[in-house]
Amino acid sequence: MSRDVVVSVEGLTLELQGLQPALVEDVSFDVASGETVALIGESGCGKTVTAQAVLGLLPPQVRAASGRIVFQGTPLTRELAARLRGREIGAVFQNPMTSLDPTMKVGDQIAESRRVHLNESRRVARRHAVELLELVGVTEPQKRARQFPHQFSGGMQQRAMIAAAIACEPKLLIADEPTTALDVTVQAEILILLDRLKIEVGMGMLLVTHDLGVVAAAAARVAVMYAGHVVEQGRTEEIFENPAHPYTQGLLASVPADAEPRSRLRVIGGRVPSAGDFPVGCRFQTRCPHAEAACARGLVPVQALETTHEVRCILHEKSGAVNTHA
Ligand SMILES: Nc1ncnc2c1ncn2[C@@H]1O[C@H](COP(=O)(O)OP(=O)(O)OP(=O)(O)O)[C@@H](O)[C@H]1O
Repeated sequence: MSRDVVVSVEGLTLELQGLQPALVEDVSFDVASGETVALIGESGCGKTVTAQAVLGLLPPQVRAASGRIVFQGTPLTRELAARLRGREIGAVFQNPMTSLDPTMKVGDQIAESRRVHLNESRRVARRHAVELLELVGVTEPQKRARQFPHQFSGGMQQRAMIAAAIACEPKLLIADEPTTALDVTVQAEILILLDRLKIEVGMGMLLVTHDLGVVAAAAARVAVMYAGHVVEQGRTEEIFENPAHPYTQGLLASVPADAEPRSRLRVIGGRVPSAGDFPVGCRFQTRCPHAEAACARGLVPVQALETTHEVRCILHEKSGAVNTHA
């Protein structure tokens, strides 16, 4: 079945104040309709800044130096992203209170999005807001719509933020650590909810997480980031069953086989270098058990292992895998 690509990130390089090495370098992946793609990696690997680029919300010090982001066939500029945000592109973050206005009733916040983007009347937008609260599993939605965010529990605030994010039925939902702040049971409920909405609303989802359990539960495809590079990407089964990059292998090995499904990533020896200290060539070389001189010779090309599975590692260059990217 061919994939209906909603957004493709093509060779994206992001620089912090024009400095080298780039914060994010030559990052490519795409997200199709009805599909969840997880961006995964330890803290500081560039997941959030990549998601911010897709939203057109890069911090002022960070700029796209090369590459492009194509949304439904059109290259995304900052201006276009600003027009699409809240309508064609929704976003959900870790802390709902960064998105919800504490001074405004929850229902009004959700309705506002439909009034602004879809020109609905106040009355119609309010009715839709109640329906959306019901859709995301908020009980007594009529009553809840008239309450303020602080009257909601953390899990309910998260549901309200999701309702606001999907209010205009976006084609793409960006969810950055959407369940990290929640307890395990609520996490699972939110993941199930997002999965259901993805199908019902017909959207693609870019899920930023450092939680392998979340990936296994929610994503069809995974892009593994390390220090601003996508070091490996593929279907979730390929990544879990046949990890090809030593970094991915390390991440997976760090989770005991009998671990609870929300195991965290942080057990590989050493830590992610900070942005100014990325080494030339493979950025994982300082922690890699297989590192050799060739790893420091420059950007390692991407090798295709399968049509859906690729890796950026010289071990696979040697094994003769086909180079897909120049
Ligand atoms: N506005 C900024 N100014 C300076 N450095 C930044 C800025 N935004 C991001 N960075 C740097 O970019 C790198 C990637 O950060 P990013 O937040 O994207 O990582 P992440 O993988 O999402 O981590 P986390 O899981 O902790 O959110 C880090 O080294 C971070 O310090």
